[in-house]
Formats: sequence, structure tokens, C-alpha cells
Amino acid sequence: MDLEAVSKRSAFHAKPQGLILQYGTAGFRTNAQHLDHIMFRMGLLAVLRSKQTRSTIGVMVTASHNPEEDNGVKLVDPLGEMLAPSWEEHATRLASAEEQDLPKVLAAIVEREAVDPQQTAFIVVGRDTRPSSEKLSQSVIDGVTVLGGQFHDYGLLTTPQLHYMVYCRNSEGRYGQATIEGYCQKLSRAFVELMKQASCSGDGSRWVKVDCANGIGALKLKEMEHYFRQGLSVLLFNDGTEGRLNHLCGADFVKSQQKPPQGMAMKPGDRCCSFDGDADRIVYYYCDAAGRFHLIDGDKIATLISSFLKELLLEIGENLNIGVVQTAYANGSSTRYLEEVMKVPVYCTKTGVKHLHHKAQEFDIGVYFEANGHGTALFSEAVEARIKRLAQELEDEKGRAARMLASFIDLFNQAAGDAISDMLVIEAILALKGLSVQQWDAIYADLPNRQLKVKVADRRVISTTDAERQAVTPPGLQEAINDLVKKYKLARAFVRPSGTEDVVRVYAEATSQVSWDQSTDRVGNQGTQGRSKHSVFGSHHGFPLTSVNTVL
Ligand SMILES: CC(=O)N[C@H]1[C@@H](OP(=O)(O)O)O[C@H](CO)[C@@H](O)[C@@H]1O
Ligand SMILES: [Mg+2]
Repeated sequence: MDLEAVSKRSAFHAKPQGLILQYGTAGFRTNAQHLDHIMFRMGLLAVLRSKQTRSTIGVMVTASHNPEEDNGVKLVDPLGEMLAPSWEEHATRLASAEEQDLPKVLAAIVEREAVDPQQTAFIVVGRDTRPSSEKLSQSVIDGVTVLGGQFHDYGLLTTPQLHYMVYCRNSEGRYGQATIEGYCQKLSRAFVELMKQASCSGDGSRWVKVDCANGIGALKLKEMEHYFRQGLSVLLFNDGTEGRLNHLCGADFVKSQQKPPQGMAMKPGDRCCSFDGDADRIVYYYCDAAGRFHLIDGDKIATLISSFLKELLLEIGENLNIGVVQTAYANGSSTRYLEEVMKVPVYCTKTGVKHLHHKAQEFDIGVYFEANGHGTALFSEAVEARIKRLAQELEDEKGRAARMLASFIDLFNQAAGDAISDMLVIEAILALKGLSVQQWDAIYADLPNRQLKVKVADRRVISTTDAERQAVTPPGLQEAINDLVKKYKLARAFVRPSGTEDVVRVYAEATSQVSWDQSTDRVGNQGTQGRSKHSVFGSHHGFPLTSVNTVL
């Protein structure tokens, strides 16, 4: 490891003095202008991680649903999962080191993690469609090569495709072929196989409208469309030919605004979905005859998927342990439906897919979704092998169910939540069950809910426990929330500092819009008009109640 060469090369990617950025829930994310040194350094770190794990490591350049002028980067660990937490700390330390300290910080990581400098390193790089992404990914590659790492640049990819490539490469092809062709073929073959089983398919009449957020999802769907055309036609909107990335469109916009994206032609009853900017999230929606918008979010997606998988297991006669993982943002109706009607155990983790993913790995079959539409299903290796064997051995209805489940196992991207894969899973389930989008929506009624963002001087004054559902500090805050919430039926509210933005998030739900309005306003307003000794935000940061309401 030639640290002198690193220093020399780093001068071309010099860190602005004093700029400190943190590796957050989704890696580094900020305005693209501030990221060149971060990219170079993440190239360096990826090499060290690759040497340490003796595996291929991924680097994805994207800022997901953030505005076009932002960018970001995250590392992908050997099995396609998010970077291990201890390495997130190394990432922050490396990113914060002033130029002259860079070799020292690198050497400290090498020592701490017992990295063998002689070990070879292999890095795969992907990027989204942002104007800044190409140059920034070159800076990653510069970091990789100066430390002697080998690399493959996939160029434009969705985030979940990069996760898939990493997983394939580290499973010696067991998971699939690490090429775009391999990805398209694996998913499409499984999908087309499933659609053959659906009674009303095969006539080429099934279609769905897709809002691609003017992002990478559009390119990748166009590339893949002909592989699965037999089972589904996709009508693309916001495909990047005109509008700006994520601007008034995309999954994040639709979920947070609870309204349709701009640029999509919706007729009553049309089945529509939105991807986010890097195509790792999806939400569905439709308008009814009265023109009312209906959102079908990650919770309803998880419900559809887990109910269907459970039915298949029943048909096969397999008693496997299936669990659903959610976060505190999951609508209370979804949790109740899953537990009480479907009798599926539900677990709640902290926000951020790495927490959900990790928990879901504990089950034979773990289904996880954030309410915002990021999620997938994981199957243990033993279950995958067993179902694939049963698919060959069993006959009649049992055999048919086992073969369907085997196809679903291939259709899910088990490395990460994936809008394309999830869309195909959902379309297959709806077709197989003969469900319309309205019938799916009617499984249960969401409790009215809303999220607010509140800007405060220091969001770290709030700490939480119980998967972020209870505030521990500042003292008195939780009691104040409890007092408010108990006045309303089925009401629930919590506050937590965001891991990706400098804001505090407030969430509340209740049985009616009236209760909701009252409870959210009051919870959001705890710091301003609440008892000052219990103040979250401090009265000196005072903001009027209306500002809390208009932030989102
Ligand atoms: C309420 C919410 O949607 N939070 C999002 C958001 O995290 P925050 O820590 O809430 O800022 O960004 C994360 C990364 O994209 C995503 O995993 C998460 O679901
Ligand atoms: Mg995303």
C-alpha cells in the first residue's frame, strides 16, 4: 500500500478544509459540489473493505429521491447488504480527515481491521442518471486504483441492481449471473413462468402505468421490458426525456404528499405505481370514479406479499416460520391486520433498511417493508433449497404451489428492496389471485396519518428507545406525547431525529382526520407551546403552529 501515492493523488480530490460529513442511514448525501473528495476516499475505503472480507465490494453513486443537484455514495457489503456499522464509522472518519491526516487515518483502519495489504481487492461501481454522477464515479475509481484495487464499472444501474451484482459475484454465480442480462433473465423468466399460471393472463392485456421519477428506473425498465412483455406491458411516465429528476414525481413525492405525480395521465381505476430516483422504492395508487386518490404504500405491499406467501405455504403443506418486519411508520391498521387476521408475527425495528433487512434474516421467510415502499422478502438458504426440491418432487396442486413459490424466490431481489422486482412480484400476485387494485386496497383501511418535519437547532437532543417509538430525552417529552395521544381513539404518535436530514420527524395517526389533526399539531408543537421544561425544541427556537403544519 503506497500511502505516499495516495496523498499525491488525493490532492486532485482535495477536501475543503473544515467540511465534515457523516456516513448516515443511506451513506453520504449532500450537494454534489461537496462530494468529490468523499468519492475518492470511498474508493479507498472500498478497497480496504474488499481486502478485509476477501470479497467484491460495491460502490453506488446516487442520492436516491433527493433533488437533482444532490448526490451521494454508499458501499455495498459482500452479500449485497448495507455496509457494516463499524465500517460506517471508518467511512465518517476517513471522510472527515484533513488532507495531511489521510495516510494516518487509512493506516489506522488497516491496523484496526487487520487488513492484509497483500490481499487483492475487487470493486464494482454503479451510478444513477444525475448529471454529476459520471464524474463522481470516476473519482471513486481513482481512489480504487491508487490503492491497487481492480474494478468493474457497470455505469448506469439502479441501486438494487448493483446490490444484486455484488451478491452474485460473491456467491460464485449461485445467486445469478452478475450482468444486466443475467438480472433481466433471472427475474423475467420467473415472472413469465408465474404469469402462465394466472387464468386471465397470457393475452398480453395486462398493463401498469409507471412513474419513473425521471430517473434510472426508466432506462432500466426500457432495457428489460422485452424480456417480460409476454406477461406485462409497462406504460412509462416521467421517463427523463423532459422533467427533472424527482421533481414533483417519484415514490417519495407520492408517499409524502399523498397525491399523484405530475406528468402521469391517470384514469379512474388505472393501476399506477411510482419508483424513486434510484428505483429501490415503489408505491402503488389509483383514482376512484369520484376522482379521489388512493395510495397503496409499503405496508399494503408487505401485507399482500406475506398473505400470499402464507397461502402458498399452506397449499404446499409446509409449516415454515414467516415474519413481517416494519418500522414505527407502519400504519397501525396494517400491523393489526397482519397480526389479528393473517396471524403473521410482526416485528418493529429502527428506521433504515439495514435494520429491517437484518431482522428479516432471522426467519425462514422474512418480509420487510418500510411504509415508504422500500422492501423485499428474504428466504433462508435451507428454505430455498427445500422449496426448489419440492417443486420438482410434488405433483398436482401441491406441486403447482411449490413451483410458484420457487419462481417467487427467484423473482425477489434478496439483496435489497427493488422497485422493478417488487413491481413484478405485485403484478404476478394480483394476476394469480385475480385481484383488482381496488380489491387490494380494500384489504384494510389505513388510519389517517401524517408526518411533519420540524427544523430545530440540535436534533440530537432527542433520543429514543423501543424501535424509536418512545422518546427517552429530553425528559418529559414522552409523557407529554402520552397525555395527548390517550385522548384519541387508536391514536399513536412519536418523534425522532432524522438520520438523513437535519430535521426532527413527527408522526401521528388516529381513527379520524379530526383526531389526527389535533394530535399531530399538538405533538409537533410540543416545544413551542408545551411546558417549557419539557420543551423539545426550546422556546427560543419558537416556531408558530402553522409552520409545523406547512413544513410537509
Ligand atoms: C420516515 C422515512 O421515510 N424515513 C426515511 C429516511 O430516513 P430518516 O432517518 O427518517 O431521514 O431515509 C431513509 C434512507 O432513504 C429511509 O430508509 C427512511 O425510511
Ligand atoms: Mg432510493
